[in-house]
Amino acid sequence: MKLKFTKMHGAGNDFVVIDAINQDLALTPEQWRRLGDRRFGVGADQILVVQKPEGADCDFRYRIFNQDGGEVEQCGNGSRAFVKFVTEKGLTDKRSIRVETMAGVITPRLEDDGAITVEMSVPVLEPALVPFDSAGLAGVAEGRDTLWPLAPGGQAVLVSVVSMGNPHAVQVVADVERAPVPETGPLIESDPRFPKRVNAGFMQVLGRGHVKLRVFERGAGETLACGTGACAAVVAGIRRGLLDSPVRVSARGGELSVAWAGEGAPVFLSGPAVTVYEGEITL
Ligand SMILES: N[C@@H](CCC[C@H](N)C(=O)O)C(=O)O
Repeated sequence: MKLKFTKMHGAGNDFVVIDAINQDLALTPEQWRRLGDRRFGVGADQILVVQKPEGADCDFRYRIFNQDGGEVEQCGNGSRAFVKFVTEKGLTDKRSIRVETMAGVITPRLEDDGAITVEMSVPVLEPALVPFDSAGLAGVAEGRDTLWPLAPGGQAVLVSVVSMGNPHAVQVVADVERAPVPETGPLIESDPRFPKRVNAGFMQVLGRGHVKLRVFERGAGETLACGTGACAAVVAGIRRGLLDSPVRVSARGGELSVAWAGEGAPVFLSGPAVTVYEGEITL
């Protein structure tokens, strides 16, 4: 089968975006993996699928597949690419769209200057719902947060656990460029205390409104930026008393901005979305 796609990125977190409204899409797990494969396919951190919504109160359905072929709940940088895609393809002329995801409805907005801000979900902070199994662990209280001890590769670390629809474990490090992201990221990702695995964030606090962040993503490895990872890190930093909203998040691939008014409020994520090229692949 032939499949038309658009290659996009948001701060270097790259995507294959597929219009499944105007073309049939019934792929095997192997075909999903080929789309994400940088040697045998197109290559991307995530594959994003644009579909018709199931509910009458939404404009689109947005499905997300990690590079490893697994379908996941949420992707923050992808949601900005999604808006640019549906706008450029003429699939909508709305500036504010309601999008169904596996993790609930998000509301991205295209501003007059071309910037895209996404109202993400309200962060989930109850460990069991992240999900994280804290049974038998002694949490360490810091500000309004509780930090949980992990020992990837025998090295003791304290993490905040946050769900932005997808699970995140965020630790504060002194120097993110020297943090052991490739070594301990995969160990945290598959720590058995996270039954759905987890995205592992490493955050360096530069000031109350500025952090540097690297994320070892579940199902994709370290990416150049992670939108939900940025949201989770800022939520954790604010709850720990280290940050004040809004916060600039410097990732290796670009700059994001995150605003959060506190418990019970949704997180707002802003940043770039870029179209790289259009293509067609025979699968
Ligand atoms: N890059 C994304 C997150 C994609 C999903 C993640 N790897 C997971 O498995 O939860 C973002 O920008 O949020």
